[in-house]
Order: sequence, then C-alpha cells, then structure tokens
Amino acid sequence: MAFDGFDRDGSDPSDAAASLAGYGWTAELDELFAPLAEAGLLPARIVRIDRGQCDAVLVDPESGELRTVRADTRQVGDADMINCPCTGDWVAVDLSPGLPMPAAAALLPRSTAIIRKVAGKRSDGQVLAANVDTVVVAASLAAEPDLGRIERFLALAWESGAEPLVVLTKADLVDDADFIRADVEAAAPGVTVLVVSAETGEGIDVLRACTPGTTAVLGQSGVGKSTLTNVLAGTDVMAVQAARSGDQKGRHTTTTRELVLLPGGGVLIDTPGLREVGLYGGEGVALAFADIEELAEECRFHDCHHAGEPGCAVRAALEDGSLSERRMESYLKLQRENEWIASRSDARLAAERVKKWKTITKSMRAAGGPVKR
Ligand SMILES: Nc1nc2c(ncn2[C@@H]2O[C@H](COP(=O)(O)OP(=O)(O)OP(=O)(O)O)[C@@H](O)[C@H]2O)c(=O)[nH]1
Ligand SMILES: [Zn+2]
Repeated sequence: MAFDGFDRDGSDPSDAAASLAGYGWTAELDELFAPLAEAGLLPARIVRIDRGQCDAVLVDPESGELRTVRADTRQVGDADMINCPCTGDWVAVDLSPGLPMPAAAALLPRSTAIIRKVAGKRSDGQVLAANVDTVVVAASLAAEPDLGRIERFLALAWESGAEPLVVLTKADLVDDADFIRADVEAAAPGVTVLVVSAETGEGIDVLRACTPGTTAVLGQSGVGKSTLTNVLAGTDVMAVQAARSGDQKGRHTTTTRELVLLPGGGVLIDTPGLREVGLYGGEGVALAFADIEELAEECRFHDCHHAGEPGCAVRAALEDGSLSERRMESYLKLQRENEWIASRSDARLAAERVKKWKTITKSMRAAGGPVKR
C-alpha cells in the first residue's frame, strides 16, 4: 500500500495517535494497529455513517490536528450487516493522494457492539454502535415508563458487552420521580437508575460522572436523547425538534447515529429513536433477568419450567410477591423471542455455509475438479 503523500516532520507517529485518546484510542489498539500504520494507514473513529461512506476522525498527518474526513467504506463492506462499519468503529484510513477520496481500508475488531434484529420478519442483525463502554437506556418520566420496554433495551445493552445504565429523563415534569425510580430499579437489577432533567440540570453531573469512555444512548423517539447529548456536549450538536403540541413526545429528530466528543472527556453516540428493538440472541436476557435466573437455580429440579413443579423457587417468589407477574411474563416473552432468533440465525449461518461450499465445489468442478489421484 503506497503512502507517500505526507511528511510527518520527523514527529513520532504515536504522539499523533495520542490525541485520538479523547476518542477512545488505547495503547492496545495502537499495538493492534502497528502493521497497518506500517503500511501507511491512519487510525480513525467513525462518527457518522452514510450509505457507502462515513465521516471519521483522525489525526491529520500534516497538521497533527484532529480532522474529520469523509471516507469511502465500500472496501470494508460485507454481505452480513453485522460486519459492516458503524458509528463507533475504528477503521484504518488510506489518505493516498492517488485515491479519488479517502478510503476505509480495514475495520478493527470491536470490543463491544450493540446489535438488534432488524425490523420485520427477517432475522438479520444490525449494529447500532460499536466499541461502547456504557449503554444508556433512556426513558421519559413524562409518561408512565414502559417497564417491559426498558427490560428489552437492557437485554440488548447487556448483550452488547457494555455496562448498562438507566436514565429517566424530564424529571421536571413529575412531582415524585423516586416512586417511579423504585419501580424501574426492580426491573433493572444490578443497574444504576438515574433521574435527570435537561431543563433544570438535575442529575446531569452524576450522569456525566457515570459515563466516561464511549457512551451510547438508546431509547424511544422523543424521550430526550438528543437533548441529553446537547446538554452533555455543552453545545447544540443535535437537532431537537419542538414537541408536538399536546404531548411531550417530540418528533423524529435524529436520523443518523452520530458520535460527539464531550468536553469533560469521553464520547457520546446518539441513536435514532427505536420503534422496534428486536433481540438478537445471546446472554443478554439472562443478564437482564439475573434475579429470576438466580431464583431458578434454587428450584428443586434443575430443568424446572416454573409451571407448578414442586419446590419451585420462582413460583414461591411470585406467590410471596417478591417477583412480579409482570416481570416474569416479560422474561418468558423475551426468552422465547431470543430462542427464536438464535434458531433462525443458526439456520441462516448454516444456509450460508452450504451456499459458500456449493460455490467452491462448483468452481472446482468448472476447473476440472480437485486434484485427482
Ligand atoms: N420538560 C422537559 N422536556 C424535555 C427534556 N428533555 C427533552 N425534552 C423535550 O422532549 C422533546 C424530544 O426531545 P429530543 O431530545 O428531540 O428526543 P430524542 O429522544 O432525541 O428524539 P429522537 O431524535 O426522535 O429519537 C423535545 O421537545 C425536548 O425539548 C427535559 O429534561 N424536560
Ligand atoms: Zn422453578
């Protein structure tokens, strides 16, 4: 890979990479990237994705300053959407002057990824954000929080490998947020639940302290994700639409996922409001319902279906009220959905393997078959 367009003025390239630290670049990534740097490629973080192109932040080799470049991502595309670049991904960018435009030449392995099943009957997955440390599940206090939806978002968050955090927004619109917070906490074992208001600033400092590194914000449209991003970023980086008269829902304002740098350190990824958040398999449900999973371990039969078997600890908890029927039903529903998608994706992967194998064998036959003895 030719790379001769830039004079580094004798400066140490690792110095330059150091200023990507604010975007989450680590010594480990730097080590991983060494062979690519050797080939003249530059590390860059995707801050926004478009069809076939992305905006990525890198250290300009000439000025040594951070710069956003628009890069062609077709080289790092993949038939499987999950392997396609997304906001938060690290890519190796080729700035060779011979190219029509900068190009993403390689996608670095992800530490975490938030994946949902695409809307509709298809079983494909879609990455919402990559290399995230904290997933904020945002819900508005303006309406009674939909606990099932929060549990669903939490399963997705746990599955990503990042740390979930629930943020209840618009605290200025309710009198007693603590009451609702307690309900949400019961639906989010092991997860911190914060109450904030972008309007009054309540809870914003705590939220800031809870979100070092890379944070992605998930939630339904209108819960105030973009407003939160603006407050944390200290500027209006996101367009916030005036709420429709009569309700506090707002309109769809965020269209592409965007990553912004926070003044106190760390970065934030705003995601568009998600109408449908299908689960994409994995351990997320078990982690989001760790309380029920723990109870199940106490059941007399290790394969207990909690359907009336003797010595069932889950039934006992339902009966004494320490576990709500609502939560149990939510758990069973998400578990079924998770199992369905797992079987679907296994089937899909198997079908892909067969297809790939057929292509290989076909080309071998065309070439006269494998080496004959
Ligand atoms: N009262 C009050 N209103 C808020 C607060 N935060 C956001 N809003 C309002 O809620 C509406 C929706 O806010 P957005 O930030 O656009 O919501 P969003 O979640 O980003 O919406 P999408 O971009 O569609 O996903 C706007 O009218 C905001 O002004 C808050 O803390 N208090
Ligand atoms: Zn049981």
